[in-house]
Amino acid sequence: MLSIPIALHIPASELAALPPASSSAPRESDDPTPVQELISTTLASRLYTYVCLPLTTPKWKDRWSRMCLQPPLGAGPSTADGADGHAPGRDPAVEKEAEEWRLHPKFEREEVTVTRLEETYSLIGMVSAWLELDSPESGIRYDSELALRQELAYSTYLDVRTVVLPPPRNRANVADYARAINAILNDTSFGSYMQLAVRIPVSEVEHRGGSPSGLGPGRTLAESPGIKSPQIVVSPNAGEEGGLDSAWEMWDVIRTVCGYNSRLSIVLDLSPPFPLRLGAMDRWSAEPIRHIFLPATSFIPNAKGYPVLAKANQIFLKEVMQFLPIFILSKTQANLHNAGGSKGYAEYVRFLEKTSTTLQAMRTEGTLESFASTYMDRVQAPLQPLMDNLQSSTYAIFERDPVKYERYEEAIFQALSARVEQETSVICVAGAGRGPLIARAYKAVQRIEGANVTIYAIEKNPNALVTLQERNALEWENAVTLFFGDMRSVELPEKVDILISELLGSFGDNELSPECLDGAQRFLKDDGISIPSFYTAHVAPLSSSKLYNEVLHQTIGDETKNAETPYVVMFQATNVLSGDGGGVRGVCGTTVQECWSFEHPRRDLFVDARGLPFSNTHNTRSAHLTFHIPHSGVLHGLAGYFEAHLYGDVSLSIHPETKALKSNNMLSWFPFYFPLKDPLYLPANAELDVHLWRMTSRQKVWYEWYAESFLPVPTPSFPSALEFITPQNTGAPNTPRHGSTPIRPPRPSPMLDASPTAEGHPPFLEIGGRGELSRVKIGQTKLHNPGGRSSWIGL
Ligand SMILES: C[S@@+](CC[C@H](N)C(=O)[O-])C[C@H]1O[C@@H](n2cnc3c(N)ncnc32)[C@H](O)[C@@H]1O
Repeated sequence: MLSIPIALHIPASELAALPPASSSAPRESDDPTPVQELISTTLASRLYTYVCLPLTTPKWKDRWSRMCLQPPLGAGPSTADGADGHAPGRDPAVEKEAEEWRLHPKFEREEVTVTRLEETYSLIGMVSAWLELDSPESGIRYDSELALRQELAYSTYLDVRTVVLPPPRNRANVADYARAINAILNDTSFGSYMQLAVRIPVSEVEHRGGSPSGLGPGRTLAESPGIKSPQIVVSPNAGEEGGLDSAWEMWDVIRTVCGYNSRLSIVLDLSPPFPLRLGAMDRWSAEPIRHIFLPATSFIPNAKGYPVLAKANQIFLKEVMQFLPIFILSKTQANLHNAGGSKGYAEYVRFLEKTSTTLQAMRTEGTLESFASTYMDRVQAPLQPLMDNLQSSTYAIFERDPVKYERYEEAIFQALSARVEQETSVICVAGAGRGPLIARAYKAVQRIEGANVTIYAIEKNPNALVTLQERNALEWENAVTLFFGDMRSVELPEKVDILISELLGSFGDNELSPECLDGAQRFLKDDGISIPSFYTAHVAPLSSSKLYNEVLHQTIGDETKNAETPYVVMFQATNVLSGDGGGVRGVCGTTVQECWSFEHPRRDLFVDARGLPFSNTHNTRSAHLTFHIPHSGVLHGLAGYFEAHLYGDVSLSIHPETKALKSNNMLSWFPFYFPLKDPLYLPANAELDVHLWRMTSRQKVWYEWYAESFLPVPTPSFPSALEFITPQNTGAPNTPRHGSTPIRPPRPSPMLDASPTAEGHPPFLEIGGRGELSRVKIGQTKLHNPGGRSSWIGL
């Protein structure tokens, strides 16, 4: 059982207190260095699996600052007045030194904390936190990037596997930061294994102008936030979610510019103060958090003085523990709490681990979480049981479900009980597989005294039929009459009272249950019952960089094909972006919304002489749904779910809001996932219109999907119709000619910005909704899978 790894962060001040390797008593070259000894003692305590150290010492910061933070051109009194070709105010000797460094960047021995391969085992290296890759000053950005590359080249030399990058701080220049990181990720001289973890502080943000580190005209790093709670600079007129959104937005820019590179992850810095807004932390669970930075200052004392975390943080951390992030504990030696000592923080993390219900469920045999733990966020092609013949091992996985078959037995029991007046009942299991529903039908029969039942079973998989024959002989005394073939063409000797099937997919209809049952309903008597009788498909907008990456980086298929294929996925690092409450205009639906439904049997079908439907057009469907997006986020796809009514009060559900009530712990279906080829950014309070179609031809069924985003805006006051100018009087605006029909200005493009155009057209607005609010379109996706070109299900 894997436990949560914990790293101890050793700050520069503690490292500085160690005796320098070169100054201690004569040493053998293979004697452990002080740093090595510190790492060994830390790991020997068994509280920690890793040690997190700054890669450089203050000496490097001093040299870099001296070389790279010289006064800008023209500042201050000249030491050299420029006559010698040097910029006034700059020391030519330092300038030369800086230029030499730029040409050949390298460290001196005392500027780095680690020097040996042996020291880097179990090491997480922290890049100099004072580097400003997003400084407003291009010179500082350039020299910071050079210094970063120098640190990473040195880390590559020493085989450091994970480095923590300095936090981005300046929203306006974060694209510069992102470009620099992307260049490194694509530079093979840094190897292809090193993980780059961007430190992102979640703390509420201060709004202030100027340079984030205070690198004013003097360009010093004196106010540099360094390793202490980095703060983000956002413009004072940032959106209503302000700094919180900025932290996430900066991350969004970085990972987007870096093409969702899988070597890029987040160190979520939980330094105080914490975001107070409800749901503020949810979005992080859809991001690649590999580390949590947790300083002792984030802890509060409990009644006995031991360090504990506030409730909201506990809840968040217990939830993200399912991703097994490395906790980096910092300032544990600072004696900030009266009890617990320096170990108290690691012990508290272990306590959270033990009380994390999500993590414990993953570790408990028989739960959905433990069953699914190896499938988390892995996209899989949905089964096609109609087109393909399933393997025995696939059936065996279905049959491990403790809930599905119990629910079916209960539904069959209730249906048979409703027929107690009848002398006999005829049951048909259509698509019997290896026979678990037949076995449950027998169990239901046994629960009803004196029940007299005939059972037929149909299966088109010739291999599964062998298992059915064997079970029939060994378990059911050959009482089941087996039919080999497709239920749409097989003939039964008589009509049946109950038609039982389980042809459902994660989206309800995606394994072609509607089409198969339309073909089988001719077996049913006029008052016959279908189990299931009804099912519905549901969707919700989903954010998950992990899934986006999974779809993008599949080894087979081209990008378009992969992005136009729905998958089944056990969601883990995902976040549903929608919220309840109708949104700003009060017109949006709920968090998860129903697309469509199917009912069986369908008595209104137009059928041929054999009872088969003439065409399949009655099984096409379309949905147009509007979602409210309360917090900004990136849409990567749509989550799909189903609910099925079996009979009486028995249902199955994988809908997140009803599954616990209807079929808790059911394992058979992971949710459905419709990916998007390109992510769609959604600002806070956006409305998302999702269009989904179920299409059909003679040979196949497929889905197409598309989404548009809008932002609610106040309705502008349009001029009244009579005030519109006609072609005849364009020279004299606002004076329509009597008798001529006023001509409306051409309808502007839906993609126009909200501000009036150069021609003075008002922006395109959809009028309606509550009060004076309309909406302006801000984005759209491609139409995915037109004509079923990339994915379809064969009929
Ligand atoms: C999802 S499996 C369920 C199997 C079994 N009833 C269970 O619950 O474990 C669906 C089964 O229906 C069979 N099937 C699908 N379409 C069929 C059709 N049109 N006619 C006959 N069998 C079909 C498949 O071969 C497969 O065995």
